[in-house]
Amino acid sequence: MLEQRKPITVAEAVQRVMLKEIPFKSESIHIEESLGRRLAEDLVATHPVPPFDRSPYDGFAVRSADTKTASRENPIDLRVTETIGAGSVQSVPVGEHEAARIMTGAMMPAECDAVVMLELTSEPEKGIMRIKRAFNKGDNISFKGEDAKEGTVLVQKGEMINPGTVALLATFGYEYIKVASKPVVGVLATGSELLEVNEPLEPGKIRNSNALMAASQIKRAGAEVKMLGKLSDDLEACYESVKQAMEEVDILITTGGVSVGDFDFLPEVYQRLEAEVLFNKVAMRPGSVTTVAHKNGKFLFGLSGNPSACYVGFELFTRPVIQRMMGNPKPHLPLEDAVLGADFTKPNPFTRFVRGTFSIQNGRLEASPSGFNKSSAVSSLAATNCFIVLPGGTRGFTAGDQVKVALLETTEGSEWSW
Ligand SMILES: Nc1nc2c(c(=O)[nH]1)N[C@H]1C(S)=C(S)[C@@H](COP(=O)(O)OP(=O)(O)OC[C@H]3O[C@@H](n4cnc5c(N)ncnc54)[C@H](O)[C@@H]3O)O[C@H]1N2
Ligand code: MOO
Ligand SMILES: [Mg+2]
Repeated sequence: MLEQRKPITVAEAVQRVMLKEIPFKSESIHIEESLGRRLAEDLVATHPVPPFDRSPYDGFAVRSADTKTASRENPIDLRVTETIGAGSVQSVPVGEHEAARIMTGAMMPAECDAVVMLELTSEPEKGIMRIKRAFNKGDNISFKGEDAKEGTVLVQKGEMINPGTVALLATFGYEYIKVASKPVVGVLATGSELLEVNEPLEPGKIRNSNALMAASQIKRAGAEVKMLGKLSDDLEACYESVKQAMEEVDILITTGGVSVGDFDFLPEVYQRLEAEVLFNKVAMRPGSVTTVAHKNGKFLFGLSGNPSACYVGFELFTRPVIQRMMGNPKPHLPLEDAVLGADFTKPNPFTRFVRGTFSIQNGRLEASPSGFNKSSAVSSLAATNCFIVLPGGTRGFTAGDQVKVALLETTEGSEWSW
């Protein structure tokens, strides 16, 4: 008797996945390897920035009191004690009616409380600088701690390291940083019809595109890939390979063999493994047969064999687990408002994730289907940078309709989208 699968909503399915305990591991890496990784601890200012009062200009450090009476008619002359370049410190005190020549970034002499730009001075004779206006205490000083105070959390744990974060890490002397470990995601393609990329076509066969596609999605999501090859539709081989793979990876993705065909063996593999099946039918298109199972704290993502369904299943269910394993507090695809750029007339009772291309038109998002939009489609995936999310129902959609789009190529995520 054929088992009847009961579809659940996308929200319910994603929630079942995310409610499982998702492990988090961290490791220490060199700063030069840190771009794109996620911080495993808060980045705290370990000292004030700048660490000392410094000059923002090339000019002269003065004692403001000495300049009080200066004017165009009554210029004031100060004796120059020395030149302080960036990286050097004063070697002599600056006394009354004296100034130190100072360069941008150099530490202020202790006795001075203002800086005069070089352009506002003249040199009536060697060793003397002349100014024609008064300066106040604090004029033109980059104060210690004005950029960042010691102890401030500047970047929170879970944030992705960008070039600005790298600058901060370097500023505070973090040569090694604790970041989230990248989960290792295994990819196993099933299907007796599958050929390797370098094999010529034969009748009834197709090349295995899902495995390398999924591997690229894994990398885009920031994780590590372990290619586990492909299997023909053979229950024993599938069972043994999945069982073995689970020892070697943090997450396992299989593609194909999750529907109700005579050679769709994944449901039986999960049964034999005594894995908990979180769901095996989702009210969405494509990817309705996406099956997620859980065993010994590890996820098994049974993605559909159909390329578009496989692609969508990964982005909706696998990606957020990877993101969460790397500490991202916003693990889901960000959902934005957009205007539909072309008709999509075919109604469907399930929520559709139409592979789409969005662009920004006059400041608002416009999204159109990226091509052939069946579950089996591969040709539309290259132009896909979003999913156009069309709620299930009896009507189609027409150009100009307000829709939601889930963005695929941004590092910005969302706490919850569904
Ligand atoms: N009677 C029913 N038939 C089907 C149902 C159903 O509910 N009742 N669901 C359909 C839906 S929806 C989908 S999606 C597919 C899912 O099939 P499987 O996940 O079991 O995948 P396969 O049967 O192995 O393959 C489906 C399709 O994809 C091609 N494929 C498989 N692997 C790859 C790969 N690595 N690279 C490229 N293409 C691949 C395969 O050749 C098939 O054409 O089932 C429907 N049927
Ligand atoms: O599982 Mo499906 O819904 O055609 O992709
Ligand atoms: Mg099948």
